[in-house]
Amino acid sequence: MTKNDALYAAPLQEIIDFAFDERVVAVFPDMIQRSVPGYGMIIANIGIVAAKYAQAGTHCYDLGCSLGAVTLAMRQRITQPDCDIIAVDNSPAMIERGRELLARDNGSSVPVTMICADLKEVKVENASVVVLNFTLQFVPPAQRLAVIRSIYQGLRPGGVLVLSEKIAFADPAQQQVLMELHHDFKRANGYSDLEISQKRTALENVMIPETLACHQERLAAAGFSASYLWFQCFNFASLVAIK
Ligand SMILES: C[S@@+](CC[C@H](N)C(=O)[O-])C[C@H]1O[C@@H](n2cnc3c(N)ncnc32)[C@H](O)[C@@H]1O
Ligand SMILES: O=C(O)C(=O)C[C@]1(C(=O)O)C=C[C@@H](O)C=C1
Repeated sequence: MTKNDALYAAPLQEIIDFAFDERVVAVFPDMIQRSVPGYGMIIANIGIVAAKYAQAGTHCYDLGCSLGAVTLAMRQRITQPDCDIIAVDNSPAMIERGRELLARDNGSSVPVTMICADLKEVKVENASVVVLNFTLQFVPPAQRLAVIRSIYQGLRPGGVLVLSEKIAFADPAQQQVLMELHHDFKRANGYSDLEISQKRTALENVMIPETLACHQERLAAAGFSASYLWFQCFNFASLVAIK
């Protein structure tokens, strides 16, 4: 039922801000795979991280879960008793489709609750694993510290936050090279220059990348004693921050 992404293939009169609506949901697995270098590897390895850090009798959170790819990877790997997964997204279309996909996943007994809500309204509590996989970049920058703080407060000692983001670089030359390589990656995956540029415009006001240093300083300010880069390809990166 999933279609190939051609949302930006034809010239658009007016490019409206990117939204995770029904049209995006219909092509999302194809879109994200062809847009985020290492997406499949990141998902699989979040399962590995969850297996290591999940603690018995705690909640694991997938914040900005989209169709639940992270949830399904964690569910497959977690072996600790009495864990459950709380998956949150504020797009009704994502949650509706995510629930259908979850209903077909029968390889694990780890319970999952999928909630349609703004992640800022969800209280993280008794958590051992929290994942923000390409979600924080859509939260307005002024609200990001409060989000990370409330995650820190809801984590148990020894718990982990996985934070994956498209990143920016302070050095303009580095920014240029890694952005061009990302565009080359998209071209190699069949996107045209028009698709790349129209999508870029659509994302401009809604997805705001920050530098790795900015993310790591915020994690430290929220209380995380350590954060480590475990993945980077071009301008896409993922950190683990441990409480
Ligand atoms: C790039 S997608 C995340 C991909 C997903 N985590 C995965 O690994 O497949 C970003 C998601 O975050 C959701 N989102 C953005 N802002 C949100 C918010 N404030 N609360 C909840 N979900 C949000 C969007 O609806 C979208 O589904
Ligand atoms: O930077 C881009 O061009 C992207 O398409 C990135 C990105 C993301 O990182 O979330 C943006 C929106 C889509 O959900 C898929 C990928």
